[in-house]
Amino acid sequence: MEMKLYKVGIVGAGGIGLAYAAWIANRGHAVTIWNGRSSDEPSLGRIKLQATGVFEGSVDIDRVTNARDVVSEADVVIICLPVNAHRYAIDAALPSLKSGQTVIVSSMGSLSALYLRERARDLDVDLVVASFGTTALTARRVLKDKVNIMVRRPSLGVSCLPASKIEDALCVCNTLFSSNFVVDENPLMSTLNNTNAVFHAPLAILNWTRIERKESWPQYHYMTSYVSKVIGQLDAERLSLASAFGWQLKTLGQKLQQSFGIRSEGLKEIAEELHQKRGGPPGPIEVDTRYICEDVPYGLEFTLALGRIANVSMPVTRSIVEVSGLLLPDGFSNENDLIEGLKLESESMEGLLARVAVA
Ligand SMILES: NC(=O)C1=CN([C@@H]2O[C@H](COP(=O)(O)OP(=O)(O)OC[C@H]3O[C@@H](n4cnc5c(N)ncnc54)[C@H](OP(=O)(O)O)[C@@H]3O)[C@@H](O)[C@H]2O)C=CC1
Ligand SMILES: CC(C)(CO)C(=O)C(=O)O
Repeated sequence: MEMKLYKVGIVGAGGIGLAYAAWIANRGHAVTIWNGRSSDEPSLGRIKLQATGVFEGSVDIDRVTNARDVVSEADVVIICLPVNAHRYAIDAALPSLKSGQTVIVSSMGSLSALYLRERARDLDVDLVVASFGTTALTARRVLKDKVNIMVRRPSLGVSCLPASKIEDALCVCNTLFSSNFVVDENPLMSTLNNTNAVFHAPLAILNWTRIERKESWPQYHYMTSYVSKVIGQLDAERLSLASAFGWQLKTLGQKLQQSFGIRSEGLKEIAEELHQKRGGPPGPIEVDTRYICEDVPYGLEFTLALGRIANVSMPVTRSIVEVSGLLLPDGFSNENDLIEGLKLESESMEGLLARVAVA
């Protein structure tokens, strides 16, 4: 049987946006990409995108400069932005989205998928919104038209809004990525399965002077024994929050083992094996790194908001949020515009579970 070919609009042109563009275009789909920041500049037209690493080759994709041009002709839209940019891009795309389109959010945090689905419903637009708690590939942008794809994850979780459309969502995801997708019950579970914040925020804070001095530091080598101890405590709070919602989720260690084929047990040992096997990726060297500007407000601050709803105390998470607040560069805040957008301040546990369980 012939594979269905889609028109795919990718929002975000960093490591993940470019990696997905290369991967998907190489499978024969037509790809248009927008970096998620609106501009009055005309479209940049067709470019050759070069990929190295897990997939080596060059593909043709179209670069556009606004939300309308990436979304309006697409069968499938994939959001590949840091979560701090999700609300802006979603609001910009909403007037151009149409019923029947599938939107994949990768990776999804702070329930941005629920925000998208609910705002679209307000406009009578019926979307299928699939959420990954992580990414199908890991990657770093080298240049605007060059990406290094580091790893293809063998397996990852996906949830769907509405839940009844999960088979359709799986069909689209398999056609684009052919990964092994495991179904998450709903996007709240996908949000809690996103472990980036519990691992990135302490790693960045506890290596902050390396970041400020722009040192070259392979991140897993600097996930030392004491840093791993803090990360483990933060992860334990994520897991107890998830269990208050009724889920026994995988630990960060289990997820790293699964994604990167690691055999060691214990976070420090896992980091050591990752460093030996991969040497990288390098830790961030910009003070506006997404390891803080994304992961603290949209990862940790969001789990504190969920902790209030579920009545779970999260002292380690709170401490890390407070220290990060002292470090955040000018122009960034640890306010999360999705907490307000989703009206979570006045939400109850039953109310939230009903919203994410919509069939
Ligand atoms: N890279 C990886 O291996 C992994 C990434 N993820 C997650 O995937 C998502 C995308 O990551 P990645 O592609 O690596 O990120 P990058 O930092 O490489 O790229 C971010 C992209 O978003 C655009 N953007 C638009 N608005 C903003 C804004 N306000 N702040 C920052 N960037 C903005 C950038 O625009 P411009 O082109 O103008 O810079 C760029 O195109 C993130 O949520 C990340 O946590 C998760 C697991 C692995
Ligand atoms: C690739 C990896 C695992 C590095 O921390 C990641 O999650 C990211 O870049 O967001």
